[in-house]
Amino acid sequence: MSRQINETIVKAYNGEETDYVPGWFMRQAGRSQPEYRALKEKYSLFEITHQPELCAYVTRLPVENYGVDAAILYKDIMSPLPAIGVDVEIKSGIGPVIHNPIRNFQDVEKLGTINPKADVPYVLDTIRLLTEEQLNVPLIGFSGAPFTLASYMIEGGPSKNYSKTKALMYSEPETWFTLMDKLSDMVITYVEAQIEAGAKAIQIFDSWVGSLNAADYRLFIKPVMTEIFSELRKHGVPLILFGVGARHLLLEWNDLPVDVIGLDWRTSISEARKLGVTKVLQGNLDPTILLTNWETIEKRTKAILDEGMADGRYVFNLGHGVTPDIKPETLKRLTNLIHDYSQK
Ligand SMILES: Cc1c2[nH]c(c1CCC(=O)O)Cc1[nH]c(c(CCC(=O)O)c1C)Cc1[nH]c(c(CCC(=O)O)c1C)Cc1[nH]c(c(C)c1CCC(=O)O)C2
Repeated sequence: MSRQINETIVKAYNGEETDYVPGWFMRQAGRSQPEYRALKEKYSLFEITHQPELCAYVTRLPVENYGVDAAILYKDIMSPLPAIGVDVEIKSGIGPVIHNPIRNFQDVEKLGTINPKADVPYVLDTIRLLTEEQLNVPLIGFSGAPFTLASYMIEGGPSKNYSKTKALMYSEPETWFTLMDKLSDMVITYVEAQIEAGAKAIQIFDSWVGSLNAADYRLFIKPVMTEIFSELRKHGVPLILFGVGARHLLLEWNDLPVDVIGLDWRTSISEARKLGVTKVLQGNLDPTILLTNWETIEKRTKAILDEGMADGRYVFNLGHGVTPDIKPETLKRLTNLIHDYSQK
C-alpha cells in the first residue's frame, strides 16, 4: 500500500503558498506525554534512541495524538558526541553531564570524527523505518550547532552564563577554531546521513548562542555556520536555524545560507520583518501560555497566526520546547486551532 505523505510543511519551508499554516512543537515528543513517561520508567533516553522500533514509536506519538504537520526525530543534541570521544551522560533533573570536559588544545586534538553508519546506525534505521513505512508527514532531522554543543563540552554540563566557554573562545582562538572545525565536520557528516536516510528538513539548534554579542558572533561563529549551511544546502532540503534570546543576531542569521529562522517568544513575526529578516519564519508562542486557560491560549495563538498569515512565509511553532507540565489535550486542541483558523 502506498502512503500519502502530506508535504505541506516542506512547501511552507520553501516559501511556497499552502492551504493552511502548518506547524509542529519543539520537544513535542517527550516528557509531556503519558505514554512516553511510562516508557521512561524502564528506559533512559539513550536506551530508547538505540532501539529503532521504540524510538520510532516515541517520534510518531505527537503526530498520531495531536495531528502536527511534522515529526522530529526523538533523540538529543548530545546523541552524536560519544562517536567523537565525548563521555556524555544524561542525568535526570540535571541534563547532559560530560565526564571529560574540554580544557585545552590537547583535549580538542583528541576528538575524533563521526562515521554515522558505524557509530549511530540506530539513528539511520529509525529514520528509514519512519520515512519508508510509518509516517504520513515529513520527518525533521536535527543537530546541535557548534557553539551550543561546545558549551556543554567545555562547561561539563548545563550553564547559566557559559563563562568557561567564552573564556576559552576569547583567550585561545586557535583552540576555539580547531574545536569549531571538528564540530562543523561532525554536524555536516551527521546531518548528511540523516538526509540520506530520509529526513525532509533539518533544524540546527543553536539554543545558547544568544549569549554572544553580534560582533563576537561575526568573528567566532559566523564562519563555521556559513560552512555548515553551505555544505548542507547542496542536498536541497530546507534548513532551519533556531536559538533562544537571539534577536540581536537575527540579521547575522539572515546572511547565512539558511531557509528558515526560528524565533523564540521575545521577538514577534512582524518585529523580525521590521528588523529586516527576509527568510521564512517559524515560531513563536511562549510555551508558558499553554499553562493558562483556553481563552488566553486561543487569543494569543490567533494573534500570532494573524501576523504569520499576513506575512505569508510562516510556519507555526512554540518559542521554545514543550515543558513537562503542558497537557497533551492542550497540544491537540492547539493543533486543531492552528489548522482550522488558518484554513483558506
Ligand atoms: C537542556 C537539555 C539538553 N538535553 C537534555 C536537557 C535537560 C533538560 C531538559 O530536560 O529540558 C536532556 C534531555 N533531552 C531530551 C530528554 C528526553 C525527555 C524530554 O525532555 O522530553 C532529556 C532528558 C529530549 C530532547 N532534547 C532535544 C530534543 C530534540 C528537539 C525537539 O524535540 O524539538 C529532544 C527530543 C534537543 C535539545 N537538547 C538540549 C538542547 C539545548 C536541545 C535543543 C532544543 C532546546 O533548546 O531545548 C540539551
